Amino acid sequence: MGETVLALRDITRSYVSGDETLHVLRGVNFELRAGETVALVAPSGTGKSTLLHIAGLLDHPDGGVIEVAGRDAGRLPDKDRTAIRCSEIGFVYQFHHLLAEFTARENVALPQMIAGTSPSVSRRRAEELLGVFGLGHRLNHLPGKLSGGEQQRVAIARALANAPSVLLADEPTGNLDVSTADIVFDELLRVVRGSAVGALIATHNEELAARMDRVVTLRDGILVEG
Ligand SMILES: Nc1ncnc2c1ncn2[C@@H]1O[C@H](COP(=O)(O)OP(=O)(O)OP(=O)(O)O)[C@@H](O)[C@H]1O
Repeated sequence: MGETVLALRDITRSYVSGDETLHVLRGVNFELRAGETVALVAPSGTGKSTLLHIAGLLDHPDGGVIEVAGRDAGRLPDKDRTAIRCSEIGFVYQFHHLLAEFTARENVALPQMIAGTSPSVSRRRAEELLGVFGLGHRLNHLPGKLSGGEQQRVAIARALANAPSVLLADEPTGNLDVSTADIVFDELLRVVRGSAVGALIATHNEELAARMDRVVTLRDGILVEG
């Protein structure tokens, strides 16, 4: 297993509404290594989104330390956090969120161009990545012309486009039928294991969770192994 790509230390987060304070994260500790796949199991309402948003630098914790690719990302100004998010973190959601008017290749090239990569290099990497996911013959298709499994493969390729250190996924195959989910999920694990990215993948599916290197469960505001 490679170096640590994401470290969360003593992360706390509460929500205040009216007189009530809800302590959602009470001291989360977690380390993710390059090439590692970790299942995040979190019953509904226990703080999965809160945790993924904090790990993805989309939200601030109340306390604790977040290190992404060895950098203390929590204390940086927003501009630097955005740069780290763009280059070091890839996101995959249950729904693909592809841009409907852009082709598969353009969807995968776009985050690279936003990060400053030239259009020609971005397009080439997009083609390579789509090829890895068996979509070399679908480069010029608009998302609406792709199957659900193909759309989600494009979304995963897009998340990996900037060669991030960390992949955060929330039920990445939750919107697919069982057999397609099975195949796409295995492709995702294969690509992560053959790369330097570490993946934290939230799922309610125990069978999928068991395919990952490790399972962590969010319980009473902390992460426990297994
Ligand atoms: N902005 C907010 N203000 C107040 N309470 C909030 C806020 N965001 C989330 N919560 C509460 O914090 C708890 C955790 O929310 P979170 O969205 O992280 O849960 P989750 O585990 O992702 O749930 P689900 O899987 O159902 O989406 C919930 O009880 C929710 O109602």
